[in-house]
Amino acid sequence: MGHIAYLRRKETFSAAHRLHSSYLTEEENKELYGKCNNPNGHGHNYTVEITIRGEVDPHTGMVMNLTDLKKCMGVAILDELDHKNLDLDVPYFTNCPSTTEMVAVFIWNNIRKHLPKGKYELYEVKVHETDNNVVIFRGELTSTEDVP
Ligand SMILES: Nc1nc2c(c(=O)[nH]1)N=C([C@H](O)[C@H](O)COP(=O)(O)OP(=O)(O)OP(=O)(O)O)CN2
Ligand SMILES: [Zn+2]
Repeated sequence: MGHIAYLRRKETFSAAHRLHSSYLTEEENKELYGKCNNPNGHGHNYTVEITIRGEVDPHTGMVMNLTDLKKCMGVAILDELDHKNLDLDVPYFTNCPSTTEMVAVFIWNNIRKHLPKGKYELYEVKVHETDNNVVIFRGELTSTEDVP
């Protein structure tokens, strides 16, 4: 019988952003996002944790080589987001508010593109925007089709 394990790696990155939705008026944006709608933005030191679920290979003793996961997170997360203005430098956020929820979804999609093939899958993306504010995304989708 094989063993299923969860492998997790953490990275940190710094980025600036402004919470603003193009679906709302200026007044609605101010009302909803408050100080986070400040026109000149603000910054966070984000922490992101990636969890991979898979079978422990009986010959190597690994679900996946953490060195490969480190490389993948470098390309899919750090190269894209570290020391960037999320709203201005990352096209994904041009028309999508750069909330922690959407940062987690962006990272999920990008990690999946860069993850080497193996007997494992991306299980969870956890993004800490501050020490207090954390979002978890596990790739779950709703059935509604009216998502902008
Ligand atoms: N659902 C979400 N709500 C909010 C988000 C978000 O990403 N998703 N983001 C923000 C702000 O960008 C920011 O995170 C709030 O910062 P702040 O209030 O400073 O964070 P803390 O709660 O950790 O700070 P305190 O020291 O406790 O005030 C707002 N909402
Ligand atoms: Zn913020």
